[in-house]
Amino acid sequence: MLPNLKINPEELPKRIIVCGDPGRAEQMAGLLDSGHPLAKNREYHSYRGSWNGVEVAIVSHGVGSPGAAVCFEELIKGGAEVLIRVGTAGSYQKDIQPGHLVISTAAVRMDGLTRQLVPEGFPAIANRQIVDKLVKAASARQHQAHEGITLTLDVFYSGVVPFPHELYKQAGVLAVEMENSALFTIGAIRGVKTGAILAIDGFADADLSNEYNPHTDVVTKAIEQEALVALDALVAGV
Ligand SMILES: O=P(O)(O)O[C@H]1O[C@H](CO)[C@@H](O)[C@H]1O
Ligand SMILES: O=c1cc[nH]c(=O)[nH]1
Repeated sequence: MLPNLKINPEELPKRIIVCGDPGRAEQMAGLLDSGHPLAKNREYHSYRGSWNGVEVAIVSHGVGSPGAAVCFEELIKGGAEVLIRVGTAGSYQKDIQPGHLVISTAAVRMDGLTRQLVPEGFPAIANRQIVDKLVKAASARQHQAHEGITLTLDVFYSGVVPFPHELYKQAGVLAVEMENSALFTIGAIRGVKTGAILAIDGFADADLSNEYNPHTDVVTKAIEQEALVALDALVAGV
């Protein structure tokens, strides 16, 4: 039994969608053929079913890299070979608007977790084949998806230290979220293929304590779109 996920590894498919929100995991499980719960413990809610005839799982990892890393590590221990994150993110660029999709090619490691896993200069990069599959799947469904570098932070609501937004906007980073660097780093050091697609839910430099609202129609629609794209990519070529 995987101790934090409470999944029996024998029941775990090798291809898995991960997402922060347990509610989103349940919603995506509803898309699967014969989708059914596998386990529920802490923020980790797991489902299994099939997509285009291939067995897949959907597992929520909660908010933030440390808790998500526990999820990714246990899934890998349980035999996972491909992990694709279906998340949300705040945009850094004017032309990337709420409701748009972003496919992350790499993540700036501004999280604390990966500093305790790998040396400073180690890059957090998505698997090239998974990025290609996500791009192709988005295009096949006729969704425009922006492709590029995202930033992973630990902080959602700012404290007294300013956010690094301006610097990374200038550097061309597309969007900010809170788990991609953990996913890509753990994938690289454990030899597992990882990727991520994100629905933009606002602009990162908005005052999140007043303006954050990921429950709009445009964001809901983008999450539905990215879920289908990620499922298609997860089983492409199998
Ligand atoms: O929508 P999810 O997958 O949770 O992703 C984003 O949303 C959460 C913050 O609201 C963080 O987990 C961030 O990475
Ligand atoms: O971390 C996140 C996730 C969604 N939207 C944001 O602005 N930040």
